[in-house]
Amino acid sequence: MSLTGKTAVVTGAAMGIGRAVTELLLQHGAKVALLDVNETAGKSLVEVLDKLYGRERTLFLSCDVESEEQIKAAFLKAAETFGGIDILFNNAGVLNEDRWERTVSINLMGVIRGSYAALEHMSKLSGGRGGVIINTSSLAGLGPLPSCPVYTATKHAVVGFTRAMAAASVASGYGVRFNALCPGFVQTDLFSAIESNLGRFAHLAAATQQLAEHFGLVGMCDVAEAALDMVTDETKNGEVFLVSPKRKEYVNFPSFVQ
Ligand SMILES: NC(=O)C1=CN([C@@H]2O[C@H](COP(=O)(O)OP(=O)(O)OC[C@H]3O[C@@H](n4cnc5c(N)ncnc54)[C@H](O)[C@@H]3O)[C@@H](O)[C@H]2O)C=CC1
Ligand SMILES: CCCCCC(=O)/C=C/C=C\C/C=C\C/C=C\CCCC(=O)O
Repeated sequence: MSLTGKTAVVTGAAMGIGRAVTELLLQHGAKVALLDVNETAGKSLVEVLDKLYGRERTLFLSCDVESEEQIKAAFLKAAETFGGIDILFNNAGVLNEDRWERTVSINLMGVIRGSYAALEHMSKLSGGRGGVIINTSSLAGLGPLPSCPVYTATKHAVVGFTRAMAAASVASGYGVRFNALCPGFVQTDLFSAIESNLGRFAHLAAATQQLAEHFGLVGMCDVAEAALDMVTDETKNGEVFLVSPKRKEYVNFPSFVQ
């Protein structure tokens, strides 16, 4: 699928992985609505991107994915400004084992809120053109990260939600593909702040650093390229892309159907 003229919405776009994917989508010709709760970072990023890609191709919208109202308003504004929505990157996420209910609300419920709100604009059943939704999970969505049980649970849930929505979309005729991105450790603010966010598991901080050293850090470009592959390859639906320093591959899940 060519991205020229396509419209994308990216949550958590102001920094880290969201920012990298936003820039790659722009480089490939898409228009991007950048949604983030951090207005200062979002607005200053858009100033930079405007100079590189043109003002008509970017839009910053202040949006907290914990709020269904803010998500709906931001998606409506994005659709009105750019003429529909073709791509959603549900990426906003936090790691905070102390404020674990907020972690569930952002990492899992934010993905659900975003997906349902996007379907109003994207589903062929509600007058949309179809398209693709990519949800950011993690390597911790495929295996346990002992210092972060709640974070691990949200990321496993994102994988399950994505795969079930992909099947639901086919069975219902939404015309929308759903795929999940599972990166290993990436050098971002979320990763740098591990030690202060482990709550009752703070004593496992050193073990987590050792695990990160064992796995190594994934390059931001590799993560963004994996997201782009799931956007542009129209055969990908219900797929999960694992991106670690040693492995860049779609995950094979066991089948329990005889
Ligand atoms: N950094 C890493 O090692 C990995 C990160 N991930 C996931 O990637 C995603 C992005 O994380 P990073 O780029 O590392 O983090 P980051 O901290 O660099 O960026 C996260 C962005 O999300 C925004 N955000 C946070 N809460 C929000 C909310 N309630 N509403 C809207 N925006 C919000 C932040 O303002 C920030 O711009 C997350 O879902 C994270 O779980 C997955 C695997 C590895
Ligand atoms: C504590 C920092 C968290 C940083 C954000 C993040 O999501 C990074 C996760 C990286 C790794 C997860 C660690 C362990 C997962 C365990 C096993 C996965 C096995 C997958 C496989 O090879 O089959």
